[in-house]
Amino acid sequence: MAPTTWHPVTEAGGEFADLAAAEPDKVLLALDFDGTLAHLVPDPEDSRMHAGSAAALAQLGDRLGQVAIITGRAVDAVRRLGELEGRPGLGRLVVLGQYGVERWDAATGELREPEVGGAVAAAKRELVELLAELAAAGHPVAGVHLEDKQGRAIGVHTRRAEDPEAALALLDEGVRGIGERHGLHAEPGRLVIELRSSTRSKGDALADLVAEFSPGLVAMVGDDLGDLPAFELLPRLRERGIACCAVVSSSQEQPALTEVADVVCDGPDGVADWLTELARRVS
Ligand SMILES: O=P(O)(O)OC[C@H]1O[C@H](O[C@H]2O[C@H](CO)[C@@H](O)[C@H](O)[C@H]2O)[C@H](O)[C@@H](O)[C@@H]1O
Repeated sequence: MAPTTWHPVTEAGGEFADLAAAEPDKVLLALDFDGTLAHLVPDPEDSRMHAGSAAALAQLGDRLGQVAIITGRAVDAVRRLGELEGRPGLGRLVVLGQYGVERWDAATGELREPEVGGAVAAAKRELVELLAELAAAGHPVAGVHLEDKQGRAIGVHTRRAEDPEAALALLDEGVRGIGERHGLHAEPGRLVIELRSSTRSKGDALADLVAEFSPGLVAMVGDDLGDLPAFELLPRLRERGIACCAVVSSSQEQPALTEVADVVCDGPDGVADWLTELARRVS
């Protein structure tokens, strides 16, 4: 049956499942959460893992060498929203949160959460003032909300504003200025700009996993600008003889991301179908 919700666009994308089926224990499967394993929703607290992806991961988790969720979210948020506690097939899952600053190993329960500094809390106070000033001046920032990510980062979300794109454009300069004053890194995403206390990227996180697990095959699945550094690592891994596959969860919000794809999926539904097919092939 021809796939309808995902399609390979390169040779690497077409052959990945065959290669994975031949040597499943050599596969490192790395996945983003929001927009990839979960549909985007107006309130980040309402995110849930796609049922199809959850079912596929339950199968893949026992077959593949290593599964990782590399996310901009805090580890705690993904454990809770992904309902990871007690899910089957998580023996080889690690969650790298806040772009790899935090780490949780599902098999051992080991949690790494480095110390939190004060810069994000100080920036948060200025962001609250900025939003109040803009609102008082009649700018359309109603619905813009802040997501405090355990003091390590803060997201300025505009999805719930009347005109989300316009609100994001209006806020961009001011938010970046606050970030610069407090030594924070600005991370743009889908209708969000985050200020982060770390410059660690998903590329750094994926490189660490490759060094740790020495996979022969790597698939990275993502949908947003924050996933680009991980996608951009793949050509360098190929030079080292590692078979790689960039799987993009496509969207109207980040259409250019498909340029790096080996497989293009129709959003989280397509990702769920691709994972289901991968699970079928490796089982
Ligand atoms: O790396 P990810 O797992 O993709 O996380 C990136 C950010 O995702 C979340 O924001 C996005 O999803 C929200 C819920 O669907 C949506 O409302 C928002 O517009 C998106 O940008 C999350 O809230 C952030 O903390 C993550 O960094």
